[in-house]
Amino acid sequence: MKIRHLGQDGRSIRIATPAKLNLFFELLGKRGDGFHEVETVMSTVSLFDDLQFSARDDGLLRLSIFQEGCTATESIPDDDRNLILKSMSRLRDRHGSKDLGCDVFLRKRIPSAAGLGGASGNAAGALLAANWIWKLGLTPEQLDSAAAEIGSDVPFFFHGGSCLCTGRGEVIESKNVPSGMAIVIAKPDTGLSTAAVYGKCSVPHQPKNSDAVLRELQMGRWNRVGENLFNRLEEFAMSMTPAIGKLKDTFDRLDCVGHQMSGSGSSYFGIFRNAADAHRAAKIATLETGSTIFACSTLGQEGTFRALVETG
Ligand SMILES: C[C@](O)(CO)[C@H](O)COP(=O)(O)OP(=O)(O)OC[C@H]1O[C@@H](n2ccc(N)nc2=O)[C@H](O)[C@@H]1O
Ligand SMILES: Nc1ncnc2c1ncn2[C@@H]1O[C@H](COP(=O)(O)OP(=O)(O)OP(=O)(O)O)[C@@H](O)[C@H]1O
Repeated sequence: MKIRHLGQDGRSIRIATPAKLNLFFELLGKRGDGFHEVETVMSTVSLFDDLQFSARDDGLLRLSIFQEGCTATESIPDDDRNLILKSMSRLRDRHGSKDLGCDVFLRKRIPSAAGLGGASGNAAGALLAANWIWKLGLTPEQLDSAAAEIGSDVPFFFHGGSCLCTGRGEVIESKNVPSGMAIVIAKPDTGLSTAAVYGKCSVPHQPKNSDAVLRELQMGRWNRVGENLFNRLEEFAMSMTPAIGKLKDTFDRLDCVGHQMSGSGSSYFGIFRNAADAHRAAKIATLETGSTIFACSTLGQEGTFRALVETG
């Protein structure tokens, strides 16, 4: 995440929260609480939502959303169902007083129901912003625990860069990975609900592991990363919408080193040798598919929120 601006008085903050891709995703087991044990490798990419927070003293929590480039069919709630307001009100109820309020402005670029973790990144940003503008003084551990309650993907966004994530996704191990792997993301009109895709899946008898993809990522050998991509959820998502299979065919024809669905879909992405190849492919994909196309690259860990909490 990038902190763009801290207000002079510490009562406002601007934050850019990135999208994530799952370069590896495997199901390890089904838990008693209805969640799955997973092993996933996630990387943040240079596709950002912008969030602006300004503290109020009257207990009102208000969210305005401007959707930029997201398809019109996606409507994002601006009430307590939005993970931004849910995260802030939860922190206020537990650690603050009822007169704490905030005006939040969200410029949304990351498509939702896409497997790109857009809402989860927003939630992580909101938790850190609340801690900052309301001067709650919460520790990284307290914030991690609040994040995991909001959603399995949320704690990852405190780290960013590339991480191995286990448990239900909330146990994070940061990896030292160079930035700049060139990516094209395609988001079809049809979205997929995370809960619905998990509801369709079954756990394999012999799960794969992420060793190979992690090794190649850390070496910066993008072509080998492409060869080792894996997402167990893809076969189940494919049975739910023809959009995934169509994108697979399109990426087969593009000159990329590997491609697959991200998370629970419906976004699909390819890895390219360099940014020029990615931009060329993005133009072709825009013409050939009805999908929204983004050319971007993977991020390193610079400018994460954790630094703000630890120094703030
Ligand atoms: C598919 C991924 O995006 C991959 O990174 C994540 O596993 C999903 O994480 P998320 O969107 O934060 O999901 P949550 O909000 O925690 O859970 C939504 C629903 O997905 C299912 N779910 C989620 C995570 C997990 N490890 N096992 C599950 O079975 C549960 O039915 C849950 O009710
Ligand atoms: N801040 C937010 N931004 C986008 N969607 C939100 C937000 N808060 C709540 N939502 C709701 O969350 C749902 C999808 O969220 P999100 O975009 O994280 O899913 P996803 O793309 O499947 O990501 P993930 O990889 O975490 O599963 C939508 O139903 C949307 O209405």
